[in-house]
Amino acid sequence: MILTVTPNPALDVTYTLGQLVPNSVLRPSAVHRRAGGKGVNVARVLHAVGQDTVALLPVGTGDGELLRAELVDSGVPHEFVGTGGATRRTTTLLSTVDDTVTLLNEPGSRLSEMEWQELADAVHRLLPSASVLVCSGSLPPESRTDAYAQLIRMATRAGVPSVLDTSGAALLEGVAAGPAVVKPNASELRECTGLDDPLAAARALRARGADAVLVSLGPDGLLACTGEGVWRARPSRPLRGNTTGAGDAAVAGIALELAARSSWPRVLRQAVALSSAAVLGPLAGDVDLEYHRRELRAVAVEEVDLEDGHAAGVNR
Ligand SMILES: O=P(O)(O)OC[C@@]1(O)O[C@H](CO)[C@@H](O)[C@@H]1O
Repeated sequence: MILTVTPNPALDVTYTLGQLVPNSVLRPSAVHRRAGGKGVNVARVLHAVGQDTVALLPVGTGDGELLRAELVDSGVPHEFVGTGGATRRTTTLLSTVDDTVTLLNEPGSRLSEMEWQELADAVHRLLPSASVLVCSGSLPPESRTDAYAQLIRMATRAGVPSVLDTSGAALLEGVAAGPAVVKPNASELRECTGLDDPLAAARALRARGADAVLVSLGPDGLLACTGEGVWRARPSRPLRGNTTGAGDAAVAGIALELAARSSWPRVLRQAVALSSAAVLGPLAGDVDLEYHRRELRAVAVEEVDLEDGHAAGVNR
């Protein structure tokens, strides 16, 4: 089972609009509400591809009630930790005219010491049945920035590799705990290392403790900096759609292949194929399974020879 932890989940509300015009009244043509937060999306994708998973998340009042009901209905295996604060809402504005995606992410409610402890206890209890731990998303306000680091260390002690997808101080402290993989996007990587070049920045994060750094480069795919080499993976073609949750689908692919102890080219191929299939899914956490099946064979992976900058196609 792959365990995902989402300390700051959200009710994800997606509005489909025409043109996004400031200073105007916008009337969406469709509204969808579902349980969200990065780790919840990861579990949704894993469940869709038939992988055993458990989404672990604290849920509170307010929008938390809708989140609970939707997640139960979805059939995605989950475990809730009840909290006193209100669960936040994240809003996606999806323009069908120019395919822009605008996100409005509320900060969420702080977790008390006791609530953090309950979450950590649940991770501890579930780890013996887990093959991979995924720690995803922002932390609630006023959290200790080493919150993910503590969970990663707990997983390492249990012999379970971790994947970390977060930003800022939580990312830097998490990296120091030695996760198997961190998956920042290019701007998160730039923000936490101060380096513009993704490869130099990925190497800097490896030097801080991560075993491997997989950088998501949006429509350009993924760059992997690992102890065994450096790889680039590109989707077979550009896609139009909803990019919200594409990074989470990439994390699902990474966790899936980490659990199977696959080679890095296979990890990258899976991550890019799921991420592309997520762009074609209408909502964050959805994947177009038929496209995923075809794209898995079509993703281009090349190893980057750091000596002479030569990139060679590989088929492992
Ligand atoms: O505010 P965070 O925790 O960084 O991100 C939350 C979020 O925007 O990420 C997902 C897309 O990756 C959305 O479903 C979700 O609401």
